[in-house]
Amino acid sequence: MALRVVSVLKRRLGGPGQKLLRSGNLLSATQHRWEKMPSSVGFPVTSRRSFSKTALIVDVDHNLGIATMKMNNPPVNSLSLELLTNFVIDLEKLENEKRCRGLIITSASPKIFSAGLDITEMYGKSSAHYAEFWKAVQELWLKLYMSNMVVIAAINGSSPAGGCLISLAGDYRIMADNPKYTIGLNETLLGIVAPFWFKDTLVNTIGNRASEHALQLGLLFSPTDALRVGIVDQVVPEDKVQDTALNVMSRWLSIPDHARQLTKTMMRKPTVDRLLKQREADIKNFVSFISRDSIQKSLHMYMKHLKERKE
Ligand SMILES: CCCCC/C=C/C(=O)SCCNC(=O)CCNC(=O)[C@H](O)C(C)(C)COP(=O)(O)OP(=O)(O)OC[C@H]1O[C@@H](n2cnc3c(N)ncnc32)[C@H](O)[C@@H]1OP(=O)(O)O
Repeated sequence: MALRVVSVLKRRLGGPGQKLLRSGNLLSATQHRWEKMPSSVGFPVTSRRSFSKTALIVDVDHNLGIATMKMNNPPVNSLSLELLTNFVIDLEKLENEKRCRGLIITSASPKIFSAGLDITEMYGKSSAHYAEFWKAVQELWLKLYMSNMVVIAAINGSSPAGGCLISLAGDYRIMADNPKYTIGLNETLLGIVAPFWFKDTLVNTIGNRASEHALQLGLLFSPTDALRVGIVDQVVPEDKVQDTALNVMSRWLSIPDHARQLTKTMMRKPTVDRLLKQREADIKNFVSFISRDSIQKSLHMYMKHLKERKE
């Protein structure tokens, strides 16, 4: 794997980049955060450090400066409070790893990237629980959307609602070319409403008209349609998703970090500030909305429908 990525990096970085590789330093000339790598052996043997918790497997390749985070919450990677909390903790850790410049988010479960927010966290619970849950959802989005790392979603399965939001919060999305997989913000199908910051994230990605259409109808797009509308940036054969993510990552990492990060902040900060200004109000809104009898009933019926589909 390391060798393959090095050859991709060599191709991508061209002349000056090859010099950097030969000298053992993959960083762009303006960035010196990574440690010097030994030049005598070419590219050093990959050193990996993994930390894994319930529902998340994180693998950090220090030499490449790339972390891979696999959601691992079978059967469908629903975003439970526990997964959200661990996600945020691990993101903070990675953000503080000086040499970690890129993050690939993917799924350890075949066929499902993430089924979105864990619906069981949103019904039959106390207001305090809903508030805690929603705060965790906000926190994850804030951290991901403003990450200093290059974040690439390697979407190797279906990705409805909250799963789609995680992908949209990244910088680039690659989806497996399987017509059985779908992606989109389908909240209206559950009788609930995507909050304004889910909507803003979609609008920033595919524009206002396409978002209005997608959100009102709760559209779940096939990979081909998701590419057409711009929800994903690339659709590739299923077995090429991870390699493509590494390839794309090398391109993004060839840009000086500070310039890329400042540009990202310039583009995204107004959207993030909108939530930050009214974070508490947004939590209150969520709690009062989700606690309504009619909404509780809708969620209950939706879960029932999911279970009955199998029978
Ligand atoms: C103001 C409010 C705003 C809130 C914003 C909300 C955002 C969200 O993310 S809401 C969640 C939206 N998610 C969905 O609509 C997806 C629902 N799930 C599916 O469509 C499918 O499960 C699938 C395509 C993701 C996978 O299909 P399949 O492989 O056939 O697996 P099953 O449907 O049999 O599911 C297995 C198992 O998992 C349970 N489950 C599925 N999704 C969720 C979920 N989001 N939360 C909790 N549990 C989920 C499903 O009920 C099955 O359970 P068992 O029957 O007990 O095995």
